[in-house]
Amino acid sequence: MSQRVALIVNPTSGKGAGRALGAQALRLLLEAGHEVVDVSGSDYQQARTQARQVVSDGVDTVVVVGGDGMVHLGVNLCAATSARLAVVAAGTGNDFARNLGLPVRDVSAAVALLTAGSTRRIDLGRVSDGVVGERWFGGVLGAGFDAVVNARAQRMTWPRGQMRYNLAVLRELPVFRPIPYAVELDGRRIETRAMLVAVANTTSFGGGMRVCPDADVTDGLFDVMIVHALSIPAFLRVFPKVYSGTHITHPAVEIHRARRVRLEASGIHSQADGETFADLPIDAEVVPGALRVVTPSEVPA
Ligand SMILES: Nc1ncnc2c1ncn2[C@@H]1O[C@H](COP(=O)(O)OP(=O)(O)OP(=O)(O)O)[C@@H](O)[C@H]1O
Repeated sequence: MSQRVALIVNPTSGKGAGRALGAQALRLLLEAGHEVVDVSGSDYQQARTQARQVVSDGVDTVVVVGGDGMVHLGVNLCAATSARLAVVAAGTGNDFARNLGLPVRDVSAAVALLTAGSTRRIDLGRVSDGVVGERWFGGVLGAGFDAVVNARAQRMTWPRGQMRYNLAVLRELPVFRPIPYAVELDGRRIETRAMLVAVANTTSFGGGMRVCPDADVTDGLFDVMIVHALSIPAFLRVFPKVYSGTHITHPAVEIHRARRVRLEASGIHSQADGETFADLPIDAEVVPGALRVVTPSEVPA
């Protein structure tokens, strides 16, 4: 069935692969008979402004072509509306798409799902403050070493892709000191010095770092990982284990479940879905079933 679609392409995603994949998505959407409004912009802000207008006028589906940053944009456009989010994963990490069993770098499979796939409701994280209002995230919010690295990587213009993050880690690690946090989990307060705190709706970020390997997007709960203070050599030893999710047995790593999380730390910013997000303190809550996502009919386990 033909749908009214808002298309947002990030041509810079996936080290520039997004441009060609976006052109292919547009062609396939038109060939499938959908009414497409292309709201891609020359930058993120322009795309967001154009997309907001079109979504508020009414669309069936928002299709984003890019990485987790574009998923973040789509999540914020579709959260708590009737619009569905469809992801053409064209990024370097594509954590959200992998977590949900969506096609990765396969435009025709992703576009075909608009008609042949299913719609699944998943939870989202919502952060509200009096200044910018409501903001949402679909994957993982991190406030600590990950956000410092993310901010450094976003300031760098070279190299592109994963290597930029690896270099940012090398630059930040020698000067990083554990951060004094207060973490409130459904009202229970923990005060600790930690390397990072991650509030997870999905399991992974940063291109397969499975910070909370048991996170479930439909359980109405965040998985919250705290990596307590570690020496740099000890942190370097446990760090590679995050790719298999086996870091969770390390004595310095704790995982909790909660509906509401408050994070406090002085002068610390957060990242969410790989995008620079809000300054701490942050109050985040899970909103069950807040997003409708286009998925394969049978999502691989
Ligand atoms: N024209 C544009 N439209 C949208 N975003 C853009 C654009 N140009 C640059 N960007 C930047 O791209 C970033 C998002 O990149 P995205 O996540 O889509 O791809 P990626 O970084 O290759 O993938 P991943 O996040 O999965 O590693 C945003 O921070 C945004 O500022």
